[in-house]
Amino acid sequence: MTLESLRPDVGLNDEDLVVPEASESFVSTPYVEEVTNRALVYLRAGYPVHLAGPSGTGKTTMAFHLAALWGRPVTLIHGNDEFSVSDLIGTNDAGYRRSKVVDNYIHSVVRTEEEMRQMWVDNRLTTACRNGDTLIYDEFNRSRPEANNVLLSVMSEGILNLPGLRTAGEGYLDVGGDFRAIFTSNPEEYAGTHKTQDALADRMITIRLNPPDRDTEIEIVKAKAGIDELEAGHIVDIIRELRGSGENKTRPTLRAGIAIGKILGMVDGRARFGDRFFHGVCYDVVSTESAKVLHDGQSIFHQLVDSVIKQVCPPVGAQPGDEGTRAQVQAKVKAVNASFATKLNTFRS
Ligand SMILES: Nc1ncnc2c1ncn2[C@@H]1O[C@H](COP(=O)(O)OP(=O)(O)OP(=O)(O)O)[C@@H](O)[C@H]1O
Repeated sequence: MTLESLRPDVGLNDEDLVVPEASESFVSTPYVEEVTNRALVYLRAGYPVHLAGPSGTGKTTMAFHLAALWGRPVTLIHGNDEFSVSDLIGTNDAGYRRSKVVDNYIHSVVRTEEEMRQMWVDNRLTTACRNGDTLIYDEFNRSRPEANNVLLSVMSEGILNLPGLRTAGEGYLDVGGDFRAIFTSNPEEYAGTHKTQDALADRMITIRLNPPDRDTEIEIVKAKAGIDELEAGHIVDIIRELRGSGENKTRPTLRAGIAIGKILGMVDGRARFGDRFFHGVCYDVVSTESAKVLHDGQSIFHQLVDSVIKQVCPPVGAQPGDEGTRAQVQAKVKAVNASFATKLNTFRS
């Protein structure tokens, strides 16, 4: 089965349509392709796809990638606690249409007729359903379940209920055949999210995304930060080591590795044990609440970061392939940066 065979036959030629395309820094590895292929099969079978997982696992990026492969124009909605149904489908209260007829046929008589009519304005869900677009509903669980209820009939019966239009005789809308929905959510997030109603969860196929495998993570840091594979590998190993150490097994996220890589790339720096700038960047980027916990006046978290850097990176001054001379270079580091080495030795012992 090829990706090509999974796409709808879109035949688009309207130049105004917005169809997303993968950027140059988008990384496709076997892991990314495996998830993508499964999701495309679900879309092809007519099911909404829900990408669920902790922050920074690539849900939104994957949603856009899928939409780009699906090839239809995209409607994007970001979940919002203040959304009501009308924020999704549209409203009759959006304004008034005023029309005025001035009849001056007989010059001595002026007849004026004025009419005010409530005007219905479609919101994004209605437009997407009408046009058969791809809906990306990012972090949909930030909207309240009452607002999202309107999706139930869209997803099971292919009908969008438009109660506000009833007065105009159009109470519902048949959803366009190519309409597909891609949802993202972070079920672990407590701040500002809502529990999803079972009925909605039951109508979508949920793909659980976790932090990607090491190779994918290195490729992403490399591509996003524009640094070489070796440096990206050191940074990713630090991040992955720290990720396993805390209570929250998903932090620091992909974003931390990208940020450290970008900063290093900007100053042409290296991921080296003993390089104070590099250690400092790591403290700042991956810093957590536990950074405040002190032992002997030193942050325990900083000590942990230092020990992970020591475990993962070559010492300062090392060039690629220099790992064999580690002991010599380390001796040099200590001489050059005595105070820092002393500090590190304190917690190592
Ligand atoms: N396949 C990929 N190729 C290139 N960059 C990627 C890829 N996947 C993820 N990223 C990058 O990783 C970072 C996190 O990805 P993304 O924003 O998609 O995560 P998320 O799970 O939606 O996060 P959140 O839940 O916090 O919104 C972004 O900088 C994104 O560009």
